[in-house]
Amino acid sequence: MNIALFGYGKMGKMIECLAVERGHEIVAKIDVGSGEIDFAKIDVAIDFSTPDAAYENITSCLKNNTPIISGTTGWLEKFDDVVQFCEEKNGAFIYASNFSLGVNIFFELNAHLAKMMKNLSQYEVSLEEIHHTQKLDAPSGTAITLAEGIIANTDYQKWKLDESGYKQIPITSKRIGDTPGTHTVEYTSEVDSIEIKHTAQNREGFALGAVVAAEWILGKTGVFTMKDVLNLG
Ligand SMILES: NC(=O)C1=CN([C@@H]2O[C@H](COP(=O)(O)OP(=O)(O)OC[C@H]3O[C@@H](n4cnc5c(N)ncnc54)[C@H](O)[C@@H]3O)[C@@H](O)[C@H]2O)C=CC1
Ligand SMILES: O=C(O)C1=N[C@H](C(=O)O)C[C@H](O)C1
Repeated sequence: MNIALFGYGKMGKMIECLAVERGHEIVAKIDVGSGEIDFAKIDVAIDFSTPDAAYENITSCLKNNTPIISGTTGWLEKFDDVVQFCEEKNGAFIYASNFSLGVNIFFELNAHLAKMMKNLSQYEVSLEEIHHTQKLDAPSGTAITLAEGIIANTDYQKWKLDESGYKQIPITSKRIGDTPGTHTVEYTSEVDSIEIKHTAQNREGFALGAVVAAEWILGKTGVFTMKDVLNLG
């Protein structure tokens, strides 16, 4: 499969290694200042760029009938526009705030735990995410997906960075060294606490998930999630 990388930073480079190991060819590495893109030779594009660049990258792929996998976080205010555009173009698109198998299992656990906690008003939930100091967005996309999973299954109505409130999930973001990504969901009462936690040891799981998603989407049209790709739940 011929893959184009939009964003050739930490993730782009890791994806290149894994994609080549799996027998794919990287036919374009598009980063700041890259020239014209020859879409004719691209089977699938993978975007791990920046919050400012993702929308343009994704829509340019869809305009050129190129299936696009995006893991870039921090641009979700335009997500619904992308979905509509993909449908208009009969294109193929997957966004995931986190492509790793482990985090996608963690999302399922989070939803299941939230359902059990729904009527236990003595517990209050909070989220914490820790990432490397180069990360541009906060809270992380994964923390937002976790908060949305709790909101969908409880009476909580919204999340907020660093702030508790009525029916509101507080998210704490920490930036420490080169931390690849650690997410904790905690329910606390006066007598105890329940905690679930996912720790990425490196970026390989994210990269592998993105390549698996690229392999999966080939020949399909529509807007999909990692739940579709991994056949979870
Ligand atoms: N969904 C997931 O599983 C994961 C998502 N991410 C997200 O992916 C994104 C990238 O992460 P990293 O590779 O760690 O960041 P990075 O900063 O190492 O790389 C981003 C690259 O995008 C480039 N870029 C900037 N503007 C561009 C444009 N217009 N077109 C193409 N490239 C452009 C930058 O020059 C840089 O090389 C972030 O939003 C991060 O949160 C990161 C890891 C996993
Ligand atoms: O920027 C990162 O590095 C990561 N970003 C994603 C997020 O915002 O959740 C996924 C992962 O945690 C690494």
